[in-house]
Amino acid sequence: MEHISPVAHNESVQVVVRCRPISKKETDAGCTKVVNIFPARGVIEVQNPNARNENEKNKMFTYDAVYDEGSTQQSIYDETVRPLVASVLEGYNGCVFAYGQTGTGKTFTMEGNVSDKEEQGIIPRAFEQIWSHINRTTGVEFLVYARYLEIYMEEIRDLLKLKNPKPLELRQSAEKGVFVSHLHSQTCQSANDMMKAMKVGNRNRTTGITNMNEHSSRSHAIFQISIEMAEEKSKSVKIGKLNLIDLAGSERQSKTGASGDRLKEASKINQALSSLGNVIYALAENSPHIPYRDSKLTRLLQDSLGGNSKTIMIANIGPASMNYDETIITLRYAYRAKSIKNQPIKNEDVKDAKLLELQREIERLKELIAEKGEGKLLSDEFSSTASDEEDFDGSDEEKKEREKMLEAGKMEVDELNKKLRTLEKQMVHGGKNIVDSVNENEIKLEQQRVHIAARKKREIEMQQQIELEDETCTELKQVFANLQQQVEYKRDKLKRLYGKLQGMQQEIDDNHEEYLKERQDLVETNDDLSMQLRKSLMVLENFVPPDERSRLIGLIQFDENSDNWVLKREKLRLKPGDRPVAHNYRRPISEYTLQKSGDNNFRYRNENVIDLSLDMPLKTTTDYNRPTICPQVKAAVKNVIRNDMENNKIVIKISPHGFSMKGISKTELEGRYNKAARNTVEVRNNRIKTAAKSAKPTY
Ligand SMILES: Nc1ncnc2c1ncn2[C@@H]1O[C@H](COP(=O)(O)OP(=O)(O)OP(=O)(O)O)[C@@H](O)[C@H]1O
Repeated sequence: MEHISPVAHNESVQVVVRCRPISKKETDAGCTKVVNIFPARGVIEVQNPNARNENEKNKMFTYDAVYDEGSTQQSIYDETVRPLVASVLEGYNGCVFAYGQTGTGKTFTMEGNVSDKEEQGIIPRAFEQIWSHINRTTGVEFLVYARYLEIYMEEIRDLLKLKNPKPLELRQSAEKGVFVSHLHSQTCQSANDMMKAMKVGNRNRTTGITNMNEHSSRSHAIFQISIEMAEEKSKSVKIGKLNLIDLAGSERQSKTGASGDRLKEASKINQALSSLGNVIYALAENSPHIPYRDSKLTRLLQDSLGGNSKTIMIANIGPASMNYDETIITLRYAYRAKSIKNQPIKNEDVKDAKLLELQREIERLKELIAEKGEGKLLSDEFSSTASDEEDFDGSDEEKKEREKMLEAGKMEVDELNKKLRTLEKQMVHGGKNIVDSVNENEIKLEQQRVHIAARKKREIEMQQQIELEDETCTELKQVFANLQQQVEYKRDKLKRLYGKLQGMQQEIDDNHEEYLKERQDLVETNDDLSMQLRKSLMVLENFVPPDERSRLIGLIQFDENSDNWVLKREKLRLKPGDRPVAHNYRRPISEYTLQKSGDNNFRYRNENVIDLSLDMPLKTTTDYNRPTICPQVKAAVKNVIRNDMENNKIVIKISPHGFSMKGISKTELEGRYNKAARNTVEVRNNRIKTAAKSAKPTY
């Protein structure tokens, strides 16, 4: 059958805003509430505490949904995220990311309070939804795995395997899109497994204390869930991928009181968030160039923003007057993100799924076990042993040998069975652990939740539409009794329109102000960077010779994958037979090469050119001095026969004449040393030395 590739359709990024309750710290500081939320219309109104005129007073923004301080974790999940996770379970890519100023409740929204069911955030609720779906879906095999990473100071770290000390690299491929290589995948068999993975990762995540938040997340954290699904009948595999992202908060240095490491972190956080803002802006403006490459965060979000994914952005804000500026910036970002169009496609009939690999490996192991176990190999061995036994009783040793072989065979099968069980355990057969009635109730409940969410969404959309139409229709409906009434109406309308015009003018001015601030930021960053560049240039110009400099510059090239400059390996441009030269010295050629090229075998001429001789360490000891022999002994010694260095002995021959001259007989000497040899004694170095010092033999 001809395979029809799925067609992508445009789908806007869904943007919702959540405002947290005012904190005690804020009320103590005399802050007032400046945010009004109208959930039924999807509208947020913010009052400017420093307004200079009417136009600056109120700002209004409209979103897909808005949640006030009284909203529950359950309502946000059911109305916003549940339908997205349902799509992921059909094979779509999904992404939920929380954005906002530090301390506005991003982590609270994404993770929440895990120990309290009511206060659990989006991530644990998504686990529950995924596993309740798996547990009631029959006829499908699932392979589910989780990954958890953070981007800290522009480096990617694996939160589930901290042992890997090297930052991970970003890669891109046509099939997988942008992905992190060597990131640990934790296979999960239940919601509990996922929860454990999340807790492990959270313990490893970088957090710190700032003025604005006691547990401030200092990194962008991404929890990825991949769900591979294979229908038992059709065997075709679908993959749904869900990215749950808790971004680090944007912050102003003056407010957070950051310094030292905190300040460095903050500047990296703000840099990545500003790249995210630029990407959102470029996408909203339909710009031909989208600057995804500006940061690791935007590269990782490439699919979620403007690509193959269904995406929800949750903008978190605080209601206090002191945060007015940051709230407006967040709301503007969120407003722009509304016009981003994605092209989600179902990931169906995936060929490089891990599930397929696993299935193939399981099949292979099963065949091997059948062959080795009850099957051919073992029985062959057994039957040949049995028939041997009939013709020939064999010695005990041979029997033992055969038993050993059988034992080894069994062990091998046991080992394979163990491996098979481990692999089989990784896969989950859908619809296993569920009682039918629970199953049905759950399905109904979930359908109702999705239904209610859809209705609420429609209501908000309709309300927004009505408001828009109201403005244009009022005039048509108006019947004027006299000219005076008409004039008044038109004056009113003019006033309204003028107000609107001024509001827009104000918006343009605000945008211009924001633009100037951003520009100022960029200029400062640029100054910092050029300082760094000048420093590097100073090192380069003063410490690297000019020839070498131009050679190295020629060798440097930009690597798209690692998003960095790398030193290209220099190719040897040698004619066959030329001896390679490095740093103007001929490279040493090994004996092997010499021998081979001596045979006129040119193939080996430029190979094996490494000098493998050892570099000896610097000498730190003095030369060995032969021991000084005591003069009395020396006189008595006829000649030194041998210097036995190895055993640290001097073997000398005693002249009986010499000793008799000193009045010591040979027998006396031999007696003293208790040596058996007839005319040879062994004298130890140190003893002789001692004797030499005191000029008197001590022995
Ligand atoms: N909707 C809410 N209801 C009750 N408390 C909330 C809510 N949102 C946030 N909070 C509380 O506000 C504080 C800050 O929240 P949180 O740590 O989630 O902020 P954040 O945006 O993740 O900050 P950062 O960017 O610094 O990590 C926490 O004590 C949290 O419990």
